[in-house]
Amino acid sequence: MKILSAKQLAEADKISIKKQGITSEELMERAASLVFEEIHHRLENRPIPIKIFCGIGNNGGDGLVIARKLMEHDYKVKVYIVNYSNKRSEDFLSNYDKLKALSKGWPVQLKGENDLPELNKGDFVVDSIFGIGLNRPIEGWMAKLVNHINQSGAFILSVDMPSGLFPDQAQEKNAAIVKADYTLSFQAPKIAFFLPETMDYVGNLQILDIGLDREFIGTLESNHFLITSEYARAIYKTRNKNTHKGDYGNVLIAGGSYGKIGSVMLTATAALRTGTGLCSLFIPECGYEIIQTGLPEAMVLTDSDSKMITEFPVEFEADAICFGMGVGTDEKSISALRNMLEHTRNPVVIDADGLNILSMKNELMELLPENSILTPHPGELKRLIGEWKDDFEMLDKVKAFSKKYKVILVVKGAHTCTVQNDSVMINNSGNPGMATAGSGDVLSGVITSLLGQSYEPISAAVLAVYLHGAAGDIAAKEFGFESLLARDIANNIGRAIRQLFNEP
Ligand SMILES: NC(=O)C1=CN([C@@H]2O[C@H](COP(=O)(O)OP(=O)(O)OC[C@H]3O[C@@H](n4cnc5c(N)ncnc54)[C@H](OP(=O)(O)O)[C@@H]3O)[C@@H](O)[C@H]2O)[C@@H](O)CC1
Ligand SMILES: [K+]
Repeated sequence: MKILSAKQLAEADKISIKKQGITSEELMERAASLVFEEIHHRLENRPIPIKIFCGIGNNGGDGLVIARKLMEHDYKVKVYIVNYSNKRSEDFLSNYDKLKALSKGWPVQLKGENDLPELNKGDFVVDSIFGIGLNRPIEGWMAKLVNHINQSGAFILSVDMPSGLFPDQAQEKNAAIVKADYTLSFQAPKIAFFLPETMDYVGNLQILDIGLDREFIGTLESNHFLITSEYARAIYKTRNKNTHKGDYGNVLIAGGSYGKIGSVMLTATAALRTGTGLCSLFIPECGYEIIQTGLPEAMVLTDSDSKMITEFPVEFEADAICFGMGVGTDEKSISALRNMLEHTRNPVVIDADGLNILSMKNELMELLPENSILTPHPGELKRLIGEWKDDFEMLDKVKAFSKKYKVILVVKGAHTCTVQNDSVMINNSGNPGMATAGSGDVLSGVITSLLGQSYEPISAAVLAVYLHGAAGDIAAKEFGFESLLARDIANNIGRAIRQLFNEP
C-alpha cells in the first residue's frame, strides 16, 4: 500500500471532487461519516461524555460533522472550537451552521489558556484540531491545550492525524502533539505513523477508505510503501508436487563463538522452518555437539579454532550464505569474513557482528556482492552510517548507503524498514514481545532461507520481515509478550505462511 504525502493527498482530494462531480462538503460528509460509524460501532450508544475539539480548517469541519452525527444518535456531546485564527474554511462554516441548527447549546469557543475545559478520565475526546494542513509547530496557548488533553487521562481519538504531527517532515524536539490512543486516518497511511520518533503519538491505527479516485492514486509516485498481507501473498511462491529438497536451497550459516552458539542455532532453526532444503552451519569446534544434538536436521562444519571462526569453507557451494551472529570482532573472525567475501559472487546476508566488522573495516564493504542484505538494529546502523538528527535524515542516509554500496538494508525496529536505493518498504506486522534475545537471529534465518529458495533479494527481505512479524504475532497470542522466546517466532513461521492464505 502506497504511503502518500500531505501534498499528494490534497491533490487526490481535488481531483476526486472533480471526477466524481461532488462538492468538497460532500467529501467531508463522506469521510467524517466513516469516523462517526467507527465510533458508533464501538460505543453502542453508551452515555460516555464525548468532547470534540475542532480547529477552524477542514479537519475541524470533520469534527463538526462527527458531532452532528453523534448528536443525531443521542450521544452526550460537547463541542469546543479551537479559535486559532479568523480564517475559517468554507466547509467548516457550513457545517458550523448545520450544527447550530441542530443543537440547543452553542459550541464553546476556546481563545486562550484561561479557557482550557475540564477533562476527566472517563471522557472520550475527539481530536479534530489539525490534520494534514498543519504547516508549523503548535505553539502558545494551543500547545497548553494539547498538553492538557494529553494529561487528562481521557481516551483520545484523532481524526486523520494526531494534531501537531507533521505527516511527512521532521518534528521539532518537544513539539506539542496530541498523543492519541487511536487514529482514524483518511485514504492512505502517512510515513510519520511508522517512524521511531513519532509512531507513539498515533496509538492504534486504522486507515479509512474515503473513496478518493483510485486511478489518480495509482498514478502517484511514492518511494514509501506499507507491506500488507496481500503484498506478502503475491510474493510468496507455492511448492510443486513433483519436487525434492534440492529445489529449496542449500544454505550455509556462518557464525557463533564460545557462549554464543545459541545464535546460529536460532538462525538455522528459522531457515529450516522457512523451508530450506539443506541447512549447514559453519561454527567453531565448541558448538559441534550442541548443534548436532539440538538441531538434528542441520549439518555442521567446524572451524579449526575451538572458540571462534577464523576461516571460511570457500569450497562449499551454497545457494545462500549468512554471516555474523555471535562471531565477535576478533582479527581472526574479520579475516574469516574477508575470506568469505573474496570468494562469493551471490548476494549474502550479513547480521550482528558481521555488521560491526563492516563498520570497523570499511574496505570490506567494497567486496559485498551486489544486492547483499544487511540487517542492522539501530545501534549497528549508527556504527554503519553515523549519527542522524531525526528519522527523516536517518532514512536519507540509509538510502544513500544502499545506493553507494548497492546493498539492501533491513533497518530493524517496531516497524522494520527495508531499503533499496530510494524505496522504503515499511513493515506493519509484529509486536513488542519480539523485543527479545535472538529475535534478529531468527529474522536472518528467514531471509537466508528465502534467498536460498531463489527469491529475488528484495522480495526475500520484505517477505521475511513480514513473516517474522506475523509469526511473532501468532506466538504472542499463545505466550503473551513477556514470555515470547525467539524460537517461538521460528516455530510459527509455517503458521504465518498458512495465515497468508486464510485471511480475506
Ligand atoms: N485531503 C483529503 O483527502 C480530505 C481531507 N479532509 C480533512 O481536511 C483536513 C485538511 O484540512 P485543511 O487543509 O483545511 O488543514 P487543517 O489541518 O484543518 O489546518 C487548517 C489550517 O490551519 C493553519 N495552521 C496550520 N498549522 C498551524 C499551526 N501550527 N498553528 C495555527 N494554525 C495553523 C493553516 O492555515 P494558515 O494559518 O497557514 O493559513 C491550515 O490551513 C484533513 O486532515 C482531513 O481531516 C476531509 O474532510 C475530506 C478529505
Ligand atoms: K486531528
